[in-house]
Amino acid sequence: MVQILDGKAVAKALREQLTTELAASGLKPTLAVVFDPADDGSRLYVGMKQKAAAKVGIETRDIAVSADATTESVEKIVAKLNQDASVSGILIQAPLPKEVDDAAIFAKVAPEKDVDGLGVTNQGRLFANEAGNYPVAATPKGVMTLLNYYDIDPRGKRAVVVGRSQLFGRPMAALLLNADATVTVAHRYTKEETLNNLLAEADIIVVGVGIPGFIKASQIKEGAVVIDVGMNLVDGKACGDVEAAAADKAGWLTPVPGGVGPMTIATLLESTMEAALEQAK
Ligand SMILES: Nc1nc(=O)c2c([nH]1)NC[C@@H]1CN(c3ccc(C(=O)N[C@@H](CCC(=O)O)C(=O)O)cc3)C=[N+]21
Repeated sequence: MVQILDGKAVAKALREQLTTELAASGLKPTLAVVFDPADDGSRLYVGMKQKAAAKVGIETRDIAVSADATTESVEKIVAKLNQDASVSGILIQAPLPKEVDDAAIFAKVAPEKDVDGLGVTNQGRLFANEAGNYPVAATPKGVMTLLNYYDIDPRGKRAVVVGRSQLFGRPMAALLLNADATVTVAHRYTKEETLNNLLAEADIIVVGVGIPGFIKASQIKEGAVVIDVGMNLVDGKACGDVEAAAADKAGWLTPVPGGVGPMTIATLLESTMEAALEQAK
C-alpha cells in the first residue's frame, strides 16, 4: 500500500509554527511579489501566497509588471525594492512577460532579500553546500522538508530528478546531493531508454516537467518514493506529472493537489520570516 506524503498537512503545521515564531519576534515582515498579471497561473498563485502570508502575519506587496515590460524596466523595479527598508523579501514570480529575461532579474535581487534563493549568490552557496542559513528555492526546499517530516533520508539512495530548471531541477539536485544521495538529472535531451533505465533503479524520483501523466507506473521501481512537482490544469482540475496508477507501485507518493504546492508556499513564508529575522539583527 502506498503511503501519502501529505504536503497539505505538513504545510499547515509549518505555517502554525511560523505564526507562533513571528508573533514572538514582534516583527511584521513584508514580502514583495513581482508578477505578470496576464499569466493565469501567476495570478492564481500570487493570490494563494497573499492569503497564506496574511494568516501567518506577513504582509505582501504585489507589484504587477505591464505587458510591455523589458528586462531593464523590471531591473529598475527590483533596484527600488532592494533599497526599500520596509521590504524584507522579494519574490520574482516566473514567468515574467516575454521580453523579460527571468534569470537576469533573479540575479538582481539583493541576496539578503532573495527569499526564493534564485540569485547567483544563493544558488552558489547551495551548490557549494555552504554551511549556515541562506534562502533556497521554495519548491525543492519544501520537498526536503516533506521528506524529512516522514523520516525519509536520502543518504545513500539513488535519486533521479526529472527537469533542470533554475526554479526546480537544479536546486533539487543540489539539495539531494547535499543530503548524500546519488543524484542523476534527466531532462528533455535524455534519451527515453536512458530515462527508463534510470527510473527503474531510482529509490527517489522527483519530477517537474509540466506534462500530465509523464511518469508511468510501469517506469518506477516497486516501493519507490515518488515526488510529483508537476502542476497542470486538465479540464480545470489540478493534476501532476505522474499517472494515477503509480499509486499501485510506489511506496510513497505526493498527491496533486495537496502535495508539493502547499509546501512551496509555506516554505516561501518560512524563508521570508528568516530573512526578516536576519535583517533585524
Ligand atoms: N519564483 C517563483 N517561485 C515559485 O515558487 C513559483 C514561481 N516563481 N512561479 C510559478 C510556480 C507555481 N507555484 C505554485 C505554488 C503553489 C501551488 C499550490 O499550492 N497548488 C495547489 C493546487 C492549486 C489548485 O488547485 O489549482 C496544490 O498543489 O495543492 C501551485 C503552484 C510556485 N511557483
